[in-house]
Amino acid sequence: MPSFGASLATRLPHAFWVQSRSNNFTPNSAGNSFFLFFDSQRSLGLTKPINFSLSKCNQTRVCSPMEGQTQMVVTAPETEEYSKELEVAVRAVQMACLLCQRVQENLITKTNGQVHSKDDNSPVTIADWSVQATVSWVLAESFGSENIAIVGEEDVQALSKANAAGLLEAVVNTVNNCLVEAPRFGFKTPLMSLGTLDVLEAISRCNSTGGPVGRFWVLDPVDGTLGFVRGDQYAIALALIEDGEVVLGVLGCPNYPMRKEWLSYHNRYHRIISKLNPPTSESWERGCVFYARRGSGKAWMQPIHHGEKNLLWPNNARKIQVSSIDDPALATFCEPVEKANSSHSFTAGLAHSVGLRNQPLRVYSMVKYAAIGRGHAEVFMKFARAGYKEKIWDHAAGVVIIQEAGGVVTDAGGHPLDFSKGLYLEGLDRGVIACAGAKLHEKIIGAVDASWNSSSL
Ligand SMILES: Nc1ncnc2c1ncn2[C@@H]1O[C@H](COP(=O)(O)OS(=O)(=O)O)[C@@H](OP(=O)(O)O)[C@H]1O
Ligand SMILES: [Mg+2]
Ligand SMILES: [Mg+2]
Ligand SMILES: [Mg+2]
Repeated sequence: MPSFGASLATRLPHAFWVQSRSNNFTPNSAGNSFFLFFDSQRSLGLTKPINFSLSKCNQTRVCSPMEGQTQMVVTAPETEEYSKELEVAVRAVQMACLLCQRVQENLITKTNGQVHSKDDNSPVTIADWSVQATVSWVLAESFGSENIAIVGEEDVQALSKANAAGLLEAVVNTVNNCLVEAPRFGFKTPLMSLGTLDVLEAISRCNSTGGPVGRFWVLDPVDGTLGFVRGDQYAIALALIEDGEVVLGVLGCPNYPMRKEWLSYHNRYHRIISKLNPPTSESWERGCVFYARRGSGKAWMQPIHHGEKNLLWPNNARKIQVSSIDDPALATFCEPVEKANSSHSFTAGLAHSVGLRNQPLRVYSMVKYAAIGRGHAEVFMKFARAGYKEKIWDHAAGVVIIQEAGGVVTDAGGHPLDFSKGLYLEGLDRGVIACAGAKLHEKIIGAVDASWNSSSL
């Protein structure tokens, strides 16, 4: 009981429905109602009780406050915290995976004209906007648009240009084709097909700027867009942040291979897989959704599915765990494919100095985080060029998945990543280091300090 009480005290404002005791109160059927006794008088709007005792409420036991105590009835939720949010997020990401698979097939088999450049020259496709619109629409339908805030990577600037009518039409069609199948993923289909304005609104709704207070979703509709357009790895990343902490993370990885070795078929992956394994309805061949809820000590993977009933959340999910390898000589590290996104020479020096002998596993997107959580690699390092600010949507979902799978994620100074400062990981010390275990992590952090000053970063 004390541990429940202790965690209750900090979680009370969000997780529990609190009411003053009324005469006709009856405990709920799950029996998870509690009397909370405070040592001193506090108002109903109390936030963090300091001293209290807790006793379980049931039909046979009558609890009374002692002198000087205030009594309240607390009804614990019948299900775990964030369970509805997690369920909706996993289903939404499953649906987005299907959308992306179709667009990627199309991209690879058809000729160019479907990849666009943003102002910073980074690529964006129909899939990026369509996933953002679809996930945003589904979250709004599930929780009410007035109750949600979303930080999303994409905006509508390029789609709103006079010469972008064709592009916008393609996005609207892609979104509607996906939402037609919403019931298979446990969502309602819109009463009418979404129009241009609905889609633009859904994309624009993801304009929250995050911050330290309250709850917001973080969405990277296609992470690793470069991998996506090259027929390679990419991820759909959705996380929920509350009061600056990532409380749940979902990573859809439609090309995640069943066999670890295939993670390294960089660029040729799609061709190899389609030759070796013509697509079948048995979805373990490739594609998983990874997810975790903070503090649960568990992380999961579920095969990508197309809405088959027996595979709906949480069916068919398997627990994942980080690798137990702690000897650098046996460990594999992964990093971004593009040198422009992370210094390959610096990580090569680090790897050498800690005794990592295996070739780096260069993989696009947050699939790298998934690979650590899944136990397919032991270390992930990213050292962007000086001045580049890491965005929260490139990390949030991955961090909680690795942590709950038993791993460690920090910046190069050993500090946790700070998701409370807006769109960027402000104050990030040099780079991101994720490891399967504390021993590897310690070695790498130490090696960064030893080689940083002589590096050109
Ligand atoms: N210059 C620079 N440095 C560091 N990071 C950058 C940089 N430019 C972009 N980005 C962000 O990196 C995201 C892709 O990261 P990856 O690890 O997938 O990189 S790579 O494609 O494998 O090289 C990529 O995410 P997506 O845009 O969602 O693909 C960007 O947010
Ligand atoms: Mg991008
Ligand atoms: Mg990204
Ligand atoms: Mg992206």
